Amino acid sequence: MRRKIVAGNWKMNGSKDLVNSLVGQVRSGLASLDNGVEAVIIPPALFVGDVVRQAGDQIAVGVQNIACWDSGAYTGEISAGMAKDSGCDYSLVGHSERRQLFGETDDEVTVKVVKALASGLDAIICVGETLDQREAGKAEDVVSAQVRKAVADVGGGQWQQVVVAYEPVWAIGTGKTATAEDAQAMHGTIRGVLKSLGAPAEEISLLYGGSVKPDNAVALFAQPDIDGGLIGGASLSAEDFMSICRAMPGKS
Ligand SMILES: O=C[C@H](O)COP(=O)(O)O
Repeated sequence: MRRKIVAGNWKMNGSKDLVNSLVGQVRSGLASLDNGVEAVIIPPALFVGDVVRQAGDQIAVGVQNIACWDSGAYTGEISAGMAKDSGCDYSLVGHSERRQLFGETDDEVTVKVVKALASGLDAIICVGETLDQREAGKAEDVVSAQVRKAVADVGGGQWQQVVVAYEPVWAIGTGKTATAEDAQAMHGTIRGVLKSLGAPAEEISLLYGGSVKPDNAVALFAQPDIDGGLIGGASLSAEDFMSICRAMPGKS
């Protein structure tokens, strides 16, 4: 059975005050929710320890990025092992902001996926096309290639640690969302790619990201191949984040 996940990526936002107010509210909200959703909070790395201490068993915690290396003279970097050691369950890998603003390459994404899985983290692998690529009719090819490359070195027993998040770049932080139908179509394509690679595709959770809000989450999560969301801006409000968690139907 694939997991239903709502993951909040705080990006470079938040503070200790936000941790102190939001985590408890999310915990209480989850306690009265029985739709089986797994909530993940992905704060800036400096706040991981604070979130872990307050999250209890109900909330999983992630990091936004990991290094390509295990340890060494890489000033400013954080390894997957360190994230795991600090209580993280997940790492984002290949977020479009990492790819576009920091020049993260497909090769680095492949390595980071390997590092995450080997350290016992689940990898939320982010893929998505730009507006130019979509308008040129290349969205499916671009996203399929990103998926193939990202999971190129995933071993047979590791697929259960893989989650894929489809985030059209043009929908991130813009207020524009893919229609539920377009998002479903791309999720179907991604599942097909995973299947063609011999992965247990029906067991792998696929998340949609890009301006997910309480008012569009219901339609998105009702799609058969959308198993949850990767939420940016709306994850900074406990109320909005919980509304999105509540939008998940109790499907298996
Ligand atoms: O990681 C989250 C995504 O980039 C979506 O961000 P957004 O919900 O602010 O559009």
